Amino acid sequence: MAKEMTLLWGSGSPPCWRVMIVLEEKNLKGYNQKLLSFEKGEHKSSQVMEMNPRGQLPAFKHNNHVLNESYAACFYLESQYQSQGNKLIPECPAEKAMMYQRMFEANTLGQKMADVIYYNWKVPEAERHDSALKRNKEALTAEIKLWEGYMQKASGPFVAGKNFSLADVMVFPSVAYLYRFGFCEERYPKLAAYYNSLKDRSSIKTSWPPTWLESPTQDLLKDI
Ligand SMILES: N[C@@H](CCC(=O)N[C@@H](CS)C(=O)NCC(=O)O)C(=O)O
Repeated sequence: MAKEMTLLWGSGSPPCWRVMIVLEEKNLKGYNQKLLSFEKGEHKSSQVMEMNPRGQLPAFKHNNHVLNESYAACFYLESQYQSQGNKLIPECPAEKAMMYQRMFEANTLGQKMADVIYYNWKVPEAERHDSALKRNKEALTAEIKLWEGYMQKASGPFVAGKNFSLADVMVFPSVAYLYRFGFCEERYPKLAAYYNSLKDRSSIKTSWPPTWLESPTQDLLKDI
């Protein structure tokens, strides 16, 4: 039982989902957790700010160790619980190198996705330009084509090859986010196959964003 761990999280947030997937993969059950609402501004509550002065989720704590960066929390859990649950860093040097490469590239995918999905939310109305949104969409399309190519060339069903690894932990939530916003399965068949093969994996299904189960998908990315 992982009673000495606390996770403050928000539904649908890829960084939060990563930590939850690792907790499941490492068989760390029974941790303290609190689902907070971004809509209600609960990520700026004093409980979060004490752990993460940026007022962002996830905020994760193990004993007195605070890890409020999703990558940091995931690496920490993997290294602390190496022999528990599934091993998330491959032994094979080629696969390990691919894992590190792709997991950090996942940040770029996440950023380009956010530049489109949150454009209206981030940019004040008077400063918005159709041309800027179009440019962001083109940049996202180029990025997704890159990932479709990666999955085509991958040496196995997972991002880094034959084994589920930290690369999948970082990439899958962003890929799922694309589908949540209406991404077209037919246009990117390799990404669709990846998404469909992983969405029922136990660690992923168990931690599926609860708000996604209650509301329909949106079509913001249907043309990407
Ligand atoms: N670097 C952080 C990013 C976390 C992050 O961007 N969280 C978003 C939700 S996906 C958030 O809390 N946004 C609220 C805000 O920035 O005010 C990580 O990977 O853990």
